[in-house]
Amino acid sequence: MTGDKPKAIVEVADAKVSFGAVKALDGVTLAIRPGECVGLVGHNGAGKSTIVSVINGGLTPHQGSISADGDILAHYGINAARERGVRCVFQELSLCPNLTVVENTRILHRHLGGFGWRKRAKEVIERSLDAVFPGHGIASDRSVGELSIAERQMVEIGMAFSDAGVAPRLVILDEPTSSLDASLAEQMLTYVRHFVAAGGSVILISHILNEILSTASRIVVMKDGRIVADRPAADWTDQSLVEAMGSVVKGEAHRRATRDLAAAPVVIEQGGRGMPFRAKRGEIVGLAGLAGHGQTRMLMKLHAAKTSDWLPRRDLAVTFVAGDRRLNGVFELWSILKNLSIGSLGDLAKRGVVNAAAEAERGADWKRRIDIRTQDLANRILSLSGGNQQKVLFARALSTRAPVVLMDDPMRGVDVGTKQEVYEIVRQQAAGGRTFVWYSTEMEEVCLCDRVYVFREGAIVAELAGGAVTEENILAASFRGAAA
Ligand SMILES: Nc1ncnc2c1ncn2[C@@H]1O[C@H](COP(=O)(O)OP(=O)(O)OP(=O)(O)O)[C@@H](O)[C@H]1O
Repeated sequence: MTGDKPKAIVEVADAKVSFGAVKALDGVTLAIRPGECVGLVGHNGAGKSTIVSVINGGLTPHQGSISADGDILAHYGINAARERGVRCVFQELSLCPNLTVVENTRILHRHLGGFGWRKRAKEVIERSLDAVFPGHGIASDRSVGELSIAERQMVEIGMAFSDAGVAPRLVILDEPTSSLDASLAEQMLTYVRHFVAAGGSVILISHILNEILSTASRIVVMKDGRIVADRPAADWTDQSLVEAMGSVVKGEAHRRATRDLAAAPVVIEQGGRGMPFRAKRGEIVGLAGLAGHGQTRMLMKLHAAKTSDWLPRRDLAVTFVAGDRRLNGVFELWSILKNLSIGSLGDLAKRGVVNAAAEAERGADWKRRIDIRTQDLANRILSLSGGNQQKVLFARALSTRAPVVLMDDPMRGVDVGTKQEVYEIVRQQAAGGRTFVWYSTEMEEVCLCDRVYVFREGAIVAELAGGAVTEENILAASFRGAAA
């Protein structure tokens, strides 16, 4: 401990963790002190989730030491961490879906048992949700499985900041806003700033660099299992962060040049409440609005309308990138390659037998194009970091020949460098005549679309095209139900 700095809540020294030949942590030293928000950034697979698992007590490093409040600990695990007020919101949501929000709260807070626990648990979680997400509208007696992915993420965050005897001191948020729209994300970040100003500590992991720059007091950059930079937030800019992460800074203007699609045929349409939905050949159509206002439902309707034939088609009419990767995306017991090729077996098989060489070649091609970080595509999909799993789901959809690609907030957890690559692939494929219907909770992505439908309470309430696709217009329509 140096000088008059307060003692670290948790300090990890020279931690090393390997998974087989992969060095997930290669000698990481990190101390988190009271009253600071540490922003943790790095490419997909850099080791961010691994270091927070060590701090959270979920993973014991193969080498290195852990101290808490100044004492080196011989034994440190999840229970010891919890007793010290260390909490973690994981990237993959971890609540029990068949239990209610109140029952999940009871599981988290062991001390809440005994007569009248339901009432106490309800008070605990409602107090916290009201503080972090004022006006959230989530009834605590609902089953978690019935909640949207955004609501589940809100409950996880509310849970982490809740106090049922042991107050939270260090809250680790691993991509907490990946399913939240901009206004919910801002509510959470505002709460984080208050929490830190009152002496609490937060580790914030996000690939949305603005969130890190606006909220963190210190920013730590990881690359290939090591910390490569650790400086006060004020010393960083968007550009210097991207460079430190090892990505190439691309110029502005990701927006596509306006193209005349007037003569292009409509390839997919759907009626419903509000305006009808329509998308043309080669068009990138965005679905915007506050999270959970009917965008995913629209994607499912579009998918059902194009796949309801009695006989399976050889040529897919539509493909889908699922939003909730653990629930609808990955086949957990399969390899990375099988997860990727399952979408295009028709193209890879001859007389019902898959051509293994063609399959391997396709896998290698996508591994290179979007930098899927693995030593072997035969490894299980769950050996990949969250962002790399997401890349596989992308490759699965984009490598098909389906003329329409439906995407349910597909960039969750994907790093800045890869996002630029994917934007470029989407642009090229759209120019070649492919149609994209893209729901995104990130404004930057919505603004890449040719045309955008804004959703509110299950209905399309506004349509914006070309230069009118701006953050201002989308927000105005999301809140008031009409374009500005
Ligand atoms: N259970 C596991 N088995 C094998 N390898 C693993 C396992 N968990 C993590 N790894 C590997 O360790 C490395 C670090 O992964 P980690 O999840 O910490 O990355 P990350 O920085 O959090 O990435 P992301 O931004 O995608 O979440 C990756 O190469 C990953 O493939």
